[in-house]
Amino acid sequence: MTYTVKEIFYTLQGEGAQAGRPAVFLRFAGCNLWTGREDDRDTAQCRYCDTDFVGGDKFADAETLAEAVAALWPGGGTPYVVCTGGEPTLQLDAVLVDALHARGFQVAIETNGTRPLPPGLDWVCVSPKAGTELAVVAGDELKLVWPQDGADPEALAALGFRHHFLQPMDCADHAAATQECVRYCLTHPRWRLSLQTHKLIGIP
Ligand SMILES: C[S@@+](CC[C@H](N)C(=O)[O-])C[C@H]1O[C@@H](n2cnc3c(N)ncnc32)[C@H](O)[C@@H]1O
Ligand SMILES: Nc1nc2[nH]cc(C(=O)O)c2c(=O)[nH]1
Ligand code: SF4
Ligand SMILES: [Mg+2]
Repeated sequence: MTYTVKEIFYTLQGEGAQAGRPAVFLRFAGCNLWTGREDDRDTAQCRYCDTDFVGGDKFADAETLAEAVAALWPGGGTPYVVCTGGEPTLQLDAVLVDALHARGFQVAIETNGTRPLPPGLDWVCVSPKAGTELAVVAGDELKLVWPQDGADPEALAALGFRHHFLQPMDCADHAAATQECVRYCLTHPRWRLSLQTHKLIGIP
């Protein structure tokens, strides 16, 4: 199948339990919770997105796309690719996961959790959005952007995730959001703080 990809870049994973790990980011175009148009933001199901996922380039098949990902790995270590977007579950399929595995990659996903996952993923990060229904109720990490009206951290903590992170919402009052996360983690110590470290140090 054809894949529409916004961008592919090599950087450090900035967030969650794998923060600091070198990774190729494969950012798919499109999302099921927002068009990506600023005009639609206030009526979208997800309204706080920090990412441009509109447009991008087409890749004719999984082999071509996996080659483009592999070309960015410098050699050594365990190759790691983070599939994100936009919402990667709209496009990422078993054929592409297999093509990435065939090139030695561990395959991670960043997803809003509203759609089923392809088989074979090595790391699953779900970031739930208030008001949506989760199709993915277990995985490696749950990363809740906080504070988020309508989201219930304790209900989410009862699901089958190994790690639980609160990530301050990047918004007009980022400092207040960060303090809210700190306060919540201190009073509910199952949760840990995830900072978007790439933004702090100015890398992609
Ligand atoms: C851009 S999303 C793409 C993947 C997927 N659609 C999702 O929402 O998980 C990547 C990560 O950034 C987080 N994120 C998006 N906007 C954010 C914001 N304004 N502040 C903090 N984290 C944000 C998401 O919750 C998700 O964990
Ligand atoms: N460095 C870096 N780490 C990230 N972790 C999740 C990201 C995403 O946009 O999905 C992201 C990103 O955009 N950059
Ligand atoms: S679900 Fe993810 S990609 Fe879609 S609008 Fe929300 S944060 Fe952005
Ligand atoms: Mg990002």
